[in-house]
Amino acid sequence: MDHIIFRNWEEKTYDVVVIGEILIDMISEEYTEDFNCDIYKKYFGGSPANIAMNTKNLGLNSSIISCVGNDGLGVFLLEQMKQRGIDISNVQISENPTSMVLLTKSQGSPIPIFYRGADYQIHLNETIEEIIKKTKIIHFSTWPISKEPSRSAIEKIIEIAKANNTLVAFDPNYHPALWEKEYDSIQYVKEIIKKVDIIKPSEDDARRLFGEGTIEEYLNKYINLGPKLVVMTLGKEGLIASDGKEYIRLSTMADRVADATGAGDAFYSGFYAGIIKGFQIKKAIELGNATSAYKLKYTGAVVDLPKIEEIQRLYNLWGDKTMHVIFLNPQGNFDKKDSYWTEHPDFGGQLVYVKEIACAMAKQGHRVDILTRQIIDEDWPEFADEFDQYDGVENLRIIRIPAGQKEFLQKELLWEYLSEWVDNIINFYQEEGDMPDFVTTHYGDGGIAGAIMYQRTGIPFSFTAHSLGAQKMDKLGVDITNMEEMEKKYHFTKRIMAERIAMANSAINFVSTSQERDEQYTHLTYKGAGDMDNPQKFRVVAPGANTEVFSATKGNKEDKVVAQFIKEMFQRDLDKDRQELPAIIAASRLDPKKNHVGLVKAFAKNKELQQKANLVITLRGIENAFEDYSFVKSHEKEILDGIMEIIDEYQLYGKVSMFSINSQGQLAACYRQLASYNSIFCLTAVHEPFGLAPIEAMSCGLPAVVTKYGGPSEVLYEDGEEYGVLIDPFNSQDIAKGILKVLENYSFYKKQGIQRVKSKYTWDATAANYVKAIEEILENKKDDRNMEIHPYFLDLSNENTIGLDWLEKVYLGGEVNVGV
Ligand SMILES: O=c1ccn([C@@H]2O[C@H](COP(=O)(O)OP(=O)(O)O[C@H]3O[C@H](CO)[C@@H](O)[C@H](O)[C@H]3O)[C@@H](O)[C@H]2O)c(=O)[nH]1
Ligand SMILES: O=P(O)(O)OC[C@H]1O[C@](O)(CO)[C@@H](O)[C@@H]1O
Repeated sequence: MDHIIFRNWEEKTYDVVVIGEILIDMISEEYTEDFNCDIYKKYFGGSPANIAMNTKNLGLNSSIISCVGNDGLGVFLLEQMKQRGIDISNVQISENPTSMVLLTKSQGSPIPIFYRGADYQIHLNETIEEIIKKTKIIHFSTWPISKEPSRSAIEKIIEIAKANNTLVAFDPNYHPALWEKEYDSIQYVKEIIKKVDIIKPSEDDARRLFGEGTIEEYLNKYINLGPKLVVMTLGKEGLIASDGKEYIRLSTMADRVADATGAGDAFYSGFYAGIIKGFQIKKAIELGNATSAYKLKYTGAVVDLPKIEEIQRLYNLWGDKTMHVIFLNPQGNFDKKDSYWTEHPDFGGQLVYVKEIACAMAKQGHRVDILTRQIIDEDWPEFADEFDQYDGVENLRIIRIPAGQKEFLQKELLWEYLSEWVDNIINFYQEEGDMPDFVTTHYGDGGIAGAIMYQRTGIPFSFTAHSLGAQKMDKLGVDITNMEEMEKKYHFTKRIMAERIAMANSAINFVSTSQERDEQYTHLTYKGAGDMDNPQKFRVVAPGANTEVFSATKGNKEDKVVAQFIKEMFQRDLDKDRQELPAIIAASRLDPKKNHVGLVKAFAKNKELQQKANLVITLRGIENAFEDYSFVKSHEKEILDGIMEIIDEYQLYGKVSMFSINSQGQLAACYRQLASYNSIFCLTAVHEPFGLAPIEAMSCGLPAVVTKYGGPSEVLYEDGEEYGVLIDPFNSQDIAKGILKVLENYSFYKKQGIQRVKSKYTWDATAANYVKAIEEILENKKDDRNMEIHPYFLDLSNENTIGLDWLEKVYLGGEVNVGV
């Protein structure tokens, strides 16, 4: 059922907004069936207020749109809401009297008497329209649709919600007494049901709407009207939910019923909290069910609800379903502040990917650890402590486990320490007395570590390559003549062996695109290891862009400062009459495979391009590359030397700007600022396995021109639809042509880029897909540890080295066994 809710809500500020009646419940002091009593007492009432308060207690950001009279009862209601911590800034005040319902305490269900004045006087205004756009879920009941002007307001609100990816939930608590007799109210309620996403009728509601029938008939009648999800609550019998294809039946969890008032509102509140938390629909419904059971134990419409985790614990929800998942990343560079992202070739997209998925999984209630290597090195002081965490994220630890020397080691030199690292990890968990349920592994080094851990513990693992060695060998032009030299630098023997063992023994391989599965894993080098004929072995899970950070519309506190900074940089680097031109932006870490030099060459060789745009290169930690970059590490120096040579040769001074951008927040602000100059993001990498950078830039409103080699070929082009322009990174003319094409069709590509990210790339969906795959694996767990691991990784004696002759054979496609 999960397809029915696409949670692309990162830019929205309100979780739940309820629209409807707040009123006085005037309830008799004595039990009576016929209002034959003298003393009544006033209570704060109205189901929307219950939901606003409950959802607030459950930790959501909720608000209420309503209307009270300009009278003493109105003041009373406003005061009550304030005391309960409800945001009342959108409660309107009417000259009509505050609405009231007269009720009697009774064993049966006597018909209440409604005195309606202010409740339906809700008028739509610009503020409300803006709130709806920024809301994830809106909720209303039949009260506001039963009379004008609130009826028209709701109709418009539904339209705005639909246009802005806001989920519309409706409580179809139809009651004829609320409607004018001459109005075809039943038909109207059915019309509204047709337009909304979710409804939760009770059996009584169904009877009033459809007449006598069975539960199945009611459910089908509701489904046939067209909402995406119907949850029918059946009192003591629990509930049944359906999207027309799948059915969920749950028994009630209530063991004690003190008072049923507000139980439905409690259900809605728990259900919404689950949806907002990113739970799958079934889990969200279970949370709703437990929340209403909790409420039923107490008297009163609203009770102080505990936190979701407490409800989960009390009702033993998903007792054995929340998992302990660990992420193996031996490269060792996670810390709470993302201190060095892109400052070293090992500190790139993999960190972003793992952090985002781990955080999203933890928010869904799983216990998550990111395992990384402990580094005690004065150059990277942030990687020294054993434990770390991301502020505001519960259930997630960064755990640093030592292996080999204390100091930093680049990834090519880690291979021989991985067995020791795994032993230390196993010891760590044994001491804690709690082994993980599942291991996700990242890059070849994480992969082989996962395989060793699997061999020693039987805990299944997944492999996510991020970047495969064979493609790197291709693009570096490795052949028999230079293999030995390349081996010295890149240690391909170990990497390829590790990747083969990881992909063959993992329970599943996560790939970011089908292109990665069909064209990267099928490289001859992986023959016999990547089991392409077994569809269970691969799962395409698209990564995401953090649209909280990378948004075209929503800036952050750094926007102003960055805009001013860019202006100054342009004044410093660019000719006076060029400072307003569009920019062609390169924003990758300085790694030869990102091919900055290819882009600079394309710019240098094309006069038209130079007339129309400037070239902008962001560099981490290098303030003014034109003046000095002697302090950078040698691999970066080589690339900057290459860039400077071309600038010199083609006299590009005044047309190129280079400055330092030091965080994702700054990068996003920089993209937004440059988008206002009609600028373009460009990545001319020789090969890009997936490429987070292009989707982040697109999400900020920069159209993208990107390498056609690797994942971008699928990200930017699918089913005949273009979302950016693909170019050949080895062909200067093609690069220039691609950029000019986008400059000429700027608004088309800009719109396509933003839309593409919105509809396909979100981290919540990525994490949900990981969880789903892991759950399936754990359900069908089997231990098939008859694996071979090359002794090099297990025992470091010299005889165990992996020979170049093996690499030659495997790279050129000869038959070899998987792990030796
Ligand atoms: O100044 C900057 C520039 C970039 N970034 C971030 O660095 C990441 C770069 O990621 P990506 O574009 O994916 O490239 P790689 O670093 O090469 O990441 C590897 O791992 C990724 C995740 O699997 C894959 O998408 C890539 O193709 C793969 O090469 C992005 O999130 C950027 O926001 C910064 O934080 N600051
Ligand atoms: O260039 P390579 O060795 O293929 O690897 C890509 C690198 O980028 C990263 O994403 C950087 O975080 C790591 O996965 C890996 O170190």
